[in-house]
Amino acid sequence: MCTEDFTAFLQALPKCEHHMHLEGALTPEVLFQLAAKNHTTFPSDDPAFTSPATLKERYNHFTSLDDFLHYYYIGMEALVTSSDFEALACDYFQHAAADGVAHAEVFFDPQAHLSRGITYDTVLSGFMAARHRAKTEFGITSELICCFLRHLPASNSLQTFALPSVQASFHNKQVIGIGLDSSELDFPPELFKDIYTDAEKLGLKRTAHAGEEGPASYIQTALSTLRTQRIDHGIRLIEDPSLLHQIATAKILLTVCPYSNVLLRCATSIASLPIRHFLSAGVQFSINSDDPAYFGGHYILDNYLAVQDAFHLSLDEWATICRAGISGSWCCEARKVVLLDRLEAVLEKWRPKLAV
Ligand SMILES: Nc1ncnc2[nH]cnc12
Ligand SMILES: [Zn+2]
Repeated sequence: MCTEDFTAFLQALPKCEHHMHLEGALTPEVLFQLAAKNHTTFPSDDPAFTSPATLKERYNHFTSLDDFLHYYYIGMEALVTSSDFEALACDYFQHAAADGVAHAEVFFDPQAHLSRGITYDTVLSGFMAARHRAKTEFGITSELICCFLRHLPASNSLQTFALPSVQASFHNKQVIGIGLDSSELDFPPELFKDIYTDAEKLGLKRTAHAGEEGPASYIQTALSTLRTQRIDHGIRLIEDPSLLHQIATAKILLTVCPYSNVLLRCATSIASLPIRHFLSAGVQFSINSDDPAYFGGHYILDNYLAVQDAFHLSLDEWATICRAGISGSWCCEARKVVLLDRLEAVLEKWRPKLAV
């Protein structure tokens, strides 16, 4: 177990979170509260939906990414009004503040709401209000990344991307980039080439889930065909040494999610993740929570602590991880300077205490 001092040091680091789905912050308790308010019904043939406790228990036994996604999409049906989306994101930002997050770039899944008759503006206005509160109440800066669902036809993504409300959110920079998520296997990145080409023309940031359940070749095509600037997960990069070298050289940030990988059976344990390999090969990565409300209530600090328990990293190794997270962020350069200064102050404070 992490010592008290090391826990306090990890908490104090000015963390950047790059891989967190706002819909994945929907706890079973809030899900049931919103469902009661919005008269949402859940599948009557699944006993997991009996109570928050039974749902939480079911979340301990995901068998795959798709098994999790089944519950994730059903859960979202409880989100209806703009204030529901605001409350959801505020809940996340509260946890992020407690965990020492300084900057968060968060995902959302518009197609999963549009298909239920919820407008894009309903979702966006709720999230924008929460971002404003995160900045004023906690000093957390944030950005929104609009994800497209790879299990739906690419034509649906293109239609969503072209919606005037979506285009407006890109234009006014309320949404700074796009991502690609949902079921990975059998949905290779190249299916979504057109939307990424359009996104690049608009000057949007680009990332994609790849190498989570899918093979390392998906990481390769996300980079070469979608021209992504980051890779979400990317743990299967370890299977392709030449690609790993290429990613290290190009300083492509991987957004690794330790608890998620174990709970969705993409890794057998946190200790089995290629954290040391990435560090020694110079691969830049950040550590993230993915869908904390579905993954044991483990927010970002729990993920840092679990990595520390498994790998016993030094203060300097954490400094390397933290610097990579800051430089791989999509905030302005001035904000990066502030975060780097804060990091140096934390290192200076903790170096004497942790040097044993
Ligand atoms: N870990 C994950 N992988 C793919 N799609 C997701 N949507 C939410 N979490 C996800
Ligand atoms: Zn994810």
